[in-house]
Amino acid sequence: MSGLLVVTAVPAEAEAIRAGLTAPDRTTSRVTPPDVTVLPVGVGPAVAGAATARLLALAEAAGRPYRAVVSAGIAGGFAGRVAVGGTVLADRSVAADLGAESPAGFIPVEDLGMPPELLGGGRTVPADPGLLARLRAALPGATVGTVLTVSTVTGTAASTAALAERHPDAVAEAMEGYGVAVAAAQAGVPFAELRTVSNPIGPRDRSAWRMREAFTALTAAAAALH
Ligand SMILES: O=C(O)c1cccc(C(=O)CC[C@H]2O[C@@H](n3cnc4c(=O)[nH]cnc43)[C@H](O)[C@@H]2O)c1
Repeated sequence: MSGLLVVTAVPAEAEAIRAGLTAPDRTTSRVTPPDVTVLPVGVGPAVAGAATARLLALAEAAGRPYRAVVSAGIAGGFAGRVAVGGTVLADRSVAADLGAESPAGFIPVEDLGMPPELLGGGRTVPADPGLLARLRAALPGATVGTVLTVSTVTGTAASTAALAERHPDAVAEAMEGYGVAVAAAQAGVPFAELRTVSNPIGPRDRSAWRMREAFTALTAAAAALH
């Protein structure tokens, strides 16, 4: 076994996690656990999913498969559901924009009449129950709920309201979880998604983003990853 694989979108997220990814040794100092690999794999579900699939396949081919995969990084949070700076654990990762638009509203891909075998597990991938339970125990302050995966950062009041209405259990949105989840599912490896909130989801306002708070929270949450 190669241990736990933690994939982020960008190097800054990976560095924030590595900074908190320590375990006590026999002295007073702390050391990084040797069985956790943290790698940035790119932004968006396609590149993150493809890169994760390659990492999983290479590890398996080398006879050292990863025991689990965590998609981690910053996210937008739904106002009133999670605060900026808060930590989120996904109980499921959902491809929120996988489907079709129509004058009557969004149609999920499962409702388009395609053969189920062409849809993989569909738009929703649940977190592995055992892995999620361990992360919840280590992060009792985390908000647990659906984390949406979008290809476009939501940036208007209308699309925020539509998304919140379609996903009443959603607490956050990011851009990689579903892609990583599909890669993990196809490799038969347990999956979870861990996010810290950098911004409220809503009308685009870059001045409202609190990257430092989110990265600090990511470093704090990383202690749960072992
Ligand atoms: O919007 C921008 O101008 C912008 C400029 C630089 C960097 C970024 C990002 O890194 C955002 C995408 C990145 O972070 C995650 N993320 C964070 N907040 C959100 C959100 O509200 N909606 C979707 N994704 C978000 C995401 O997983 C990407 O990896 C943006």
